Amino acid sequence: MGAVLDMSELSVGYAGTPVCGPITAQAAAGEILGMVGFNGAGKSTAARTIAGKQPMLHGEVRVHGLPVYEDAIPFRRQVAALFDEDAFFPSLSLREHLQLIARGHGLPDPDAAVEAELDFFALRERANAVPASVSSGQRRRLLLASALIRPSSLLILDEPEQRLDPAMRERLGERIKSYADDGGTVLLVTHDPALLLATAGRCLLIDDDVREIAPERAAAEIAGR
Ligand SMILES: Nc1ncnc2c1ncn2[C@@H]1O[C@H](COP(=O)(O)OP(=O)(O)OP(=O)(O)O)[C@@H](O)[C@H]1O
Repeated sequence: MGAVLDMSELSVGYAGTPVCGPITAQAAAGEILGMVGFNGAGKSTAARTIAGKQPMLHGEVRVHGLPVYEDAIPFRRQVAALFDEDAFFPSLSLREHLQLIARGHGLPDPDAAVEAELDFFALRERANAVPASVSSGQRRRLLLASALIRPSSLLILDEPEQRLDPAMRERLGERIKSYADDGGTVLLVTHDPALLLATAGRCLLIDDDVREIAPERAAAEIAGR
């Protein structure tokens, strides 16, 4: 089977200057590829480039053989992403956010899907509140639910553990694994050794020289920092 995510000598950065070494790696259906590295190593820049949110400098990245282009519907249909940006409709409740996404993506039973996510992310009690009046962790859960409620075949998660309590981190790990068990591909940028170990089958170390390392070694290095 061909790679879902295929990066070849992919160079990422700003104003023509790379932030890390070129990335060559593939991920197939059902694989969870971790991405680790020090603060400022270039992980978010790489993830944002793969998600089509900023232009690449050189090289190539393809999703299902398609060039990365966020405005293209066939690309957007395949790729769900979570970044550290709070983008909410201030006057819509948490439930209404999820309803909008579920309907926009044409889910067959949007209401049932919304209620399932509210339960999974323990948001039911605050489902009728607007984003400004819930906690930062609850807003983060809404963003995760927003990424996971919609259909996709590639899930890009940039430090999804941020602001989650330990129990929710564990649940998130299980959810990421079941996404991959169902055939999805995951790119997981993380500083959480437990989440990495619980999920990733392979791992890239982002640095001046990008290379693949075993998730166990990556987790030990993160834990030892
Ligand atoms: N919009 C930007 N313009 C110019 N440089 C940027 C921009 N955003 C980030 N950088 C720089 O690019 C480098 C890589 O940043 P990036 O956010 O990709 O790192 P990271 O590995 O995700 O770090 P962290 O673990 O702290 O989240 C850093 O030196 C950062 O200061």
